[in-house]
Amino acid sequence: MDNATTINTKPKRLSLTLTPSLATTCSIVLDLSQGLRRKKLLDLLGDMQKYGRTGEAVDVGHAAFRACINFLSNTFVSEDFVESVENGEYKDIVSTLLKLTGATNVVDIFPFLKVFDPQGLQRHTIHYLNKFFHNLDKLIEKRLKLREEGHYVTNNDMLDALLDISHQDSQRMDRKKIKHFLLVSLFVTTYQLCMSNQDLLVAGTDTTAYGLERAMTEDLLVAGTDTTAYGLERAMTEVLHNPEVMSKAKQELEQNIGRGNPIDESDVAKLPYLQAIVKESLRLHPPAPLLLPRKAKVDVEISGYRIPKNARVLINEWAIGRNPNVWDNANSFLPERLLGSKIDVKGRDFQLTPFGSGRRICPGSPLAMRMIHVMLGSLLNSFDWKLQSMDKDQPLLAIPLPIIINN
Ligand code: HEM
Repeated sequence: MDNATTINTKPKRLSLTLTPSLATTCSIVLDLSQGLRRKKLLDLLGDMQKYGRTGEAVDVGHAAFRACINFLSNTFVSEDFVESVENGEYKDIVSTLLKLTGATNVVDIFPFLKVFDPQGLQRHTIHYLNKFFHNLDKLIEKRLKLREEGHYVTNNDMLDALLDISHQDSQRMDRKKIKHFLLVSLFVTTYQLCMSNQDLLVAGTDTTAYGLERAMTEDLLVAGTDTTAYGLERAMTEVLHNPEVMSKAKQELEQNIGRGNPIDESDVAKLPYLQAIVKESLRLHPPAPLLLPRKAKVDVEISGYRIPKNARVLINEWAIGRNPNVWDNANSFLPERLLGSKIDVKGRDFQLTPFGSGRRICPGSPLAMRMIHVMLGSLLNSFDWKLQSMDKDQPLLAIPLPIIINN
């Protein structure tokens, strides 16, 4: 411990940024697939209109979750996954895999038993992973067949992008890599339908570790659908409970987009107040409150605390976001504090890192931010909302009332 590395925690901003070309490439790829997400946004607004007509309250979190699955599954493979997740075999595969990865495994305590696999966890996991891969194979086959037809028009989804890379360099992107890529991407979109938050915590804290399964569980913990849906639901809850914020947001939307119109991903840049709402909500309600666990590679000293090699380190993002030494009125929802501020959620400002920071920063954050802004902005701009209950800690139930447009 005497040779512990000392880390200077003074700088608040990392100077490291994405190279423009990588950031630009990312943004172009997302731009190409935005039409797929737009269709899903219109479906979401159509569903809300039905509720509005009957005066029935919507469980906003659930609606957001279904929308996020379809946003993501369309971005990846141009298919709606809600139906197959809620009724079909896919749900069975995903839920079984999640239970298996979350189960307590005696092998973690007695590693010498690994070869015997006493609870059959490894056997079962491999069986279900194979089932999942089989389904992906069918999906890829179907797409390849379509692509062989002379008049195929690209879907601009992730599967097409991966097949294009594979076409140019089949070693760099072979079928196996494509399937693993889609496994993580698709799997993360569905886990919440199959497990309660309680189960997810168990999955995260237990130590069922078999290479791939471990990696998947860690990805699953914070990735994909639930995080984005939770981010949206909390932001909606805050806005609905703060009429002044609601009115400013609606005013900004009306001036820039026109009352009643859904917003496009390209509109977000024109909506600084909406952006401030989203950041402020992520500060108070980070969907991954402890980020992902880290492990110290060497003995290290940070701010006078000694962290021994191999110690597991958790970062309490929730507490950082509410630290009164960093934020005035830390527990209040005040989007104005971030309006015009340079503080962003890209991992460079350590007082606000809901997507983490550094090498393992959330790779889905650009997509997640697009989805949250577009859904939140469109829901606020298309309806007037009536709260069903004043309890902020309960799931958000609210009635979307049709708005009156004066020409
Ligand atoms: C509001 C939405 C989201 C939030 C708040 C969020 C947050 C996070 C956080 C905190 C991490 C760990 C980073 C770290 O510890 O430094 C993470 C990792 C990850 N996220 Fe997200 N995420 C969101 C949406 C998404 C989406 C939409 C996807 C996929 C499309 C995604 C895919 C992943 C993956 C694959 C990892 C693991 C990365 C790695 O271990 O290298 N996330 N996310």
